[in-house]
Amino acid sequence: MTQQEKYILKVSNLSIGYRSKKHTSTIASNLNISLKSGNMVCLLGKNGIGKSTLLRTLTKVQPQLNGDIFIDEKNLKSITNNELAKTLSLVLTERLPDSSLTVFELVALGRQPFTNWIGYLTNEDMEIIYAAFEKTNTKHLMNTKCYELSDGQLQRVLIARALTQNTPIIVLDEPTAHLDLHHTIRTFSLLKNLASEFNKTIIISTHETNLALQLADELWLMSASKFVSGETSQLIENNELDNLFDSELIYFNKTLKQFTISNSK
Ligand SMILES: Nc1ncnc2c1ncn2[C@@H]1O[C@H](COP(=O)(O)OP(=O)(O)OP(=O)(O)O)[C@@H](O)[C@H]1O
Repeated sequence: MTQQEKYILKVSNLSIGYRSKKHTSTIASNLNISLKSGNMVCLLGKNGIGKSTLLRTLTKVQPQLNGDIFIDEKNLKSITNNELAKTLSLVLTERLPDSSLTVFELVALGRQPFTNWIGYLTNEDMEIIYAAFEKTNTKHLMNTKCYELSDGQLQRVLIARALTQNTPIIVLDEPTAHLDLHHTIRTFSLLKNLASEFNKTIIISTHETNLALQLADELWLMSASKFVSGETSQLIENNELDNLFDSELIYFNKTLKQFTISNSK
């Protein structure tokens, strides 16, 4: 295999969903993805289509129903949890169980896969932690208890923790759901910069569709009829955005490269 064909993430014939003793509920199937490192990907799709299910499956939070997932050419099933923590960090939107940890302690926990068994933080660890506070504009919250944070502040703190984990892949499930416009754009810019400057692979599920269209190198589009992945410009060219929302209220305006309200057509 040549260097050019090396994929940080490769997914073939993946089926995702939920399995109980009596019943299997397939949310999506026949998903295929080939992703090179250094790209920012936005996963788009309407509510309930399966974006979180896909991200949880790719990060081994829940098992796949079928198919294969390779991360850096290793089958996800054979990657240990410690190995995975050095490769991939995950930012979820759920609130933490009531935690009396301070923000500093929570963010420092991102270094756990790299510290010794008593969690001793070296000077290098401290530098990485402080850089993460700077990048996410959360330094002033360092001594705040996590349960005292607003949803938006917590979201930025969780991104800071992912940054301290310093992994080649960062997966974020709706990272800007609670952020104001300023922090939403700041977060997207930060993530874009991590991809382009530091060769990180960033995978974001989001409802910020128009922002994603402007910033993402690649899109993963999930709709009831199909899943497509590829370069943003190519997907626009191929009219793939037209199927994203089965709504008469909005349509994809190819000239503006944005979704627009239908009556302004
Ligand atoms: N634990 C579960 N057991 C069974 N079904 C589930 C479970 N969690 C979610 N689902 C179902 O899976 C489907 C996809 O849900 P998912 O949360 O992945 O969608 P989503 O695209 O992330 O939605 P949203 O944009 O609203 O966050 C939904 O129909 C949901 O009801």
